[in-house]
Amino acid sequence: MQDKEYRILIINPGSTSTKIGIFDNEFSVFEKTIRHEAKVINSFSNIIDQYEFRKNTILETLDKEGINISKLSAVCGRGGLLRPIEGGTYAVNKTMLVDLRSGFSGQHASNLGGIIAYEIASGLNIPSFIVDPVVVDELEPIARISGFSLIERKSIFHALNQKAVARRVAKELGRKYQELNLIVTHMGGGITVGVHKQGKVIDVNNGLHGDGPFSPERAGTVPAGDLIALCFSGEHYREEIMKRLVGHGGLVGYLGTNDAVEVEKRIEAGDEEAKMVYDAMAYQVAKEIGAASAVLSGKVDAIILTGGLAYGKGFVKSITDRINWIADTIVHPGENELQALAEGALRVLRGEEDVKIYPENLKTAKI
Ligand SMILES: Nc1ncnc2c1ncn2[C@@H]1O[C@H](COP(=O)(O)OP(=O)(O)OP(=O)(O)O)[C@@H](O)[C@H]1O
Ligand SMILES: CCCC(=O)O
Repeated sequence: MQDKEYRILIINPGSTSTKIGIFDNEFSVFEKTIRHEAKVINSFSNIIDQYEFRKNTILETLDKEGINISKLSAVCGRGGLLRPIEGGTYAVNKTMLVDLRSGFSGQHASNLGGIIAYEIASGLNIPSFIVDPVVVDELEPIARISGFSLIERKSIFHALNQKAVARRVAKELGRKYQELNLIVTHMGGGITVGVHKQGKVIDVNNGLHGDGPFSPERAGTVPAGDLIALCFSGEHYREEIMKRLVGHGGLVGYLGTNDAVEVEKRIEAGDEEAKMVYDAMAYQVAKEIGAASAVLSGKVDAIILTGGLAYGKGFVKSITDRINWIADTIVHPGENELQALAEGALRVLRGEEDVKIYPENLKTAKI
């Protein structure tokens, strides 16, 4: 018998663009990256104020493409900085909307994903979902202990792409994601290294606000004492230091660019500083993977490298040369978040997985 056909609108808001897709079951029939001019985006005082503008832009784009939204079965958005929750597909509900609108755990463009999905879907009387938001939290209790009793380690990472690639690799290996021990390394503007133990991410660096390897735009772990001295030197504003850690950290801080392709060109042209910094980024990634393998007591089925930086052959080699003694490395460059969102929505529409409800008994720690 023919499977029921679901048509799903996917919405993935990023800092400078909104990616949208229309999927008929798992097949993409339309995808578009709508770029937003910096001066337009910067004219809003905060991310949530962009809601009306981004929603209208999406609807106008679909209209221009001749896509009739009344035929949709569901709308699925990339979820935002909610309270910590376990991985899965969540129905957008009132509690979630309140947290997304208030930016409970901080401001992030993906906060708009759930809100816009809900608004479009409720007008059509169809369900709206988010899948594996960046706050997916499956950490084991031991991983939460930072060593400083006032600060708990948090799980903020590329959960959507990490889980999607991990599931894809499990399929390729003919195994179930829930049976495998994987180290998944997403290397994009931020870098996160997740320890996936039998389907749960039991440890991962907080890729947004501060630990792990440095990345094209983020500083990662920095020496705490020196950072505190800098903060209290009276020479810097809080926002300025934060910007130097996230946004202007990593490659941007050292080399003035977040573009690894440009860094590779500089290296080819003999730029020794660029070579040292790029090597240091690979070194820190390898070191984090080594730490992740210790979490799994060395029982690692595979190491996965994904995200934009995984296109860099030299960069990947520089990592694998240091970690190839741990397990086989599988490289899946780039990310496929629209597809991952569509698959998450489909799993619940088809009843293969229960839809999760944004929990009532929420943990309330602020980031
Ligand atoms: N062919 C390539 N070779 C080397 N690096 C590349 C290549 N293509 C893209 N990159 C680099 O990948 C990085 C961006 O990765 P990606 O697009 O996954 O990040 P993002 O989506 O902006 O951020 P994030 O993944 O953290 O959400 C940039 O530094 C970019 O220069
Ligand atoms: C680490 C969370 C996802 C992002 O890079 O914004």
